Amino acid sequence: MSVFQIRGGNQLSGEIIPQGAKNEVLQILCAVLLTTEPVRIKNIPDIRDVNRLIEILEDLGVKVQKNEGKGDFTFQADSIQMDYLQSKEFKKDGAALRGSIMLMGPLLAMYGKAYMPKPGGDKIGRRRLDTHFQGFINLGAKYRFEEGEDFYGVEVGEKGLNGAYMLLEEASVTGTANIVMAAVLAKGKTTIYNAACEPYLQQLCKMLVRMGANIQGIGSNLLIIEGVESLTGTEHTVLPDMIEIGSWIGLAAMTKSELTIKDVSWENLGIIPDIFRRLGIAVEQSGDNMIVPAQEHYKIQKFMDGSILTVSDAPWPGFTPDLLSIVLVIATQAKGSVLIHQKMFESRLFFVDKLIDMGAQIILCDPHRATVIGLNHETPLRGTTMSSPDIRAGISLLIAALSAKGKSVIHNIEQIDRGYEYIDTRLRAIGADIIRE
Ligand SMILES: CC(=O)N[C@H]1[C@@H](OP(=O)(O)OP(=O)(O)OC[C@H]2O[C@@H](n3ccc(=O)[nH]c3=O)[C@H](O)[C@@H]2O)O[C@H](CO)[C@@H](O)[C@@H]1O
Ligand SMILES: C=C(OP(=O)(O)O)C(=O)O
Repeated sequence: MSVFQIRGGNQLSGEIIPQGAKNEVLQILCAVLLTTEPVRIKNIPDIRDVNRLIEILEDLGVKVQKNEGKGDFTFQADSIQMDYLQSKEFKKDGAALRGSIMLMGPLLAMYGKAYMPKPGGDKIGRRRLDTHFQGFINLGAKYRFEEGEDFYGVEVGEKGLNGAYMLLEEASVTGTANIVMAAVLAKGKTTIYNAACEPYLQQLCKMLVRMGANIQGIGSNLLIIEGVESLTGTEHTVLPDMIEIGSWIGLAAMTKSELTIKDVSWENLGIIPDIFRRLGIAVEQSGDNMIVPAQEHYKIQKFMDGSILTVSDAPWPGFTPDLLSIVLVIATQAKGSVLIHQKMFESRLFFVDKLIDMGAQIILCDPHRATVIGLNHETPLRGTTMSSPDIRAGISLLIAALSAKGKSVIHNIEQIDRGYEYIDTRLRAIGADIIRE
């Protein structure tokens, strides 16, 4: 198991090219199963979760060809081995990442059945899958779950998949992607209300339309899908990763550094730049680049009635829960106070203990809420030894360590590698003192 050894306190500078978006590409890779024709995908990030999903696709029988150029692959799902889904290997591999759950929708639509071990991903609280399965059931599938076996199954009934009206209980991101991928090949019209609508889902829907699907309402929470007989191959380019972009903003603020983040796709960042601005961080637009200038201090704004700012998560176009840990770490060195309210996940704030060990002033009010009283960069955090509990807490602890006085060691960095491409190499290129051992 590798660790990161970090000496904090270096001011950083330079340009960053954001990686392709992890949570988009996991959807897009599953969609290659919806056609037997080749699908070319560009800007695929070289990260653990994505590489694992590509391996699962290969084990399922998908032909994977690497093209010239970084992150450019062609996939062809013309000889799927459904037996693999019942194998011990799949039980282990499929459980290793959250995104594998989105194999189910396409497999159900194309081959009439799908099996899935309970998916992994971050241990950040209960992560139920009701929306996914209820959606499949609405389309006419039968659902099976063996208690203790931790293995799910769905199969189409005699009448096949049929379009239906559904009002989702919650706007689940991967749930909506799964239902959309099943519905595009179902007979007739499917209406999905309270659909998740973040840019990555819009990207999936646009790709499916290029493949011949009929989807109305893309970008809204009301999707109307007319099923088609079959889909064709296509080409798709993955957006830059908005969570990675937010992580670089956090790093610049905490280390008082100027960073230029290239080609961020501003129109797909939604409320993210404004939330950082509310913390007092200057986030400047220059064409499609983002410049975060070096700032000695940044001051947290108050609400208009003068009360303490709350930053909380909400389904898109609200603020993504995946950036709340980073906002929290930034607040530790801001001037002023903020309440961080993580509404979606139950166990994502426990990592604040480590920040408190490092000298941050944080009161964990309950599993969902933490109040941060900023140190205004008057006292630096102190380096320490810690372990990365989940991907976003991991990057937040790494940012804290890079800003801290002295040496830090971070264990369990595989969590960070799940979602951040060559992170240590890229950090060294902008002046950070970090080694992987
Ligand atoms: C592989 C992938 O794409 N993972 C992302 C995906 O996970 P994922 O698709 O698994 O997350 P969901 O959108 O299903 O739900 C996330 C959590 O929010 C809760 N919830 C969701 C919607 C809602 O209206 N109300 C509500 O309370 C759910 O109960 C759950 O606890 O979306 C999450 C929410 O943006 C992100 O954190 C994950 O990084
Ligand atoms: C929670 C995350 O990922 P996953 O859903 O894959 O666990 C994340 O990307 O922050």
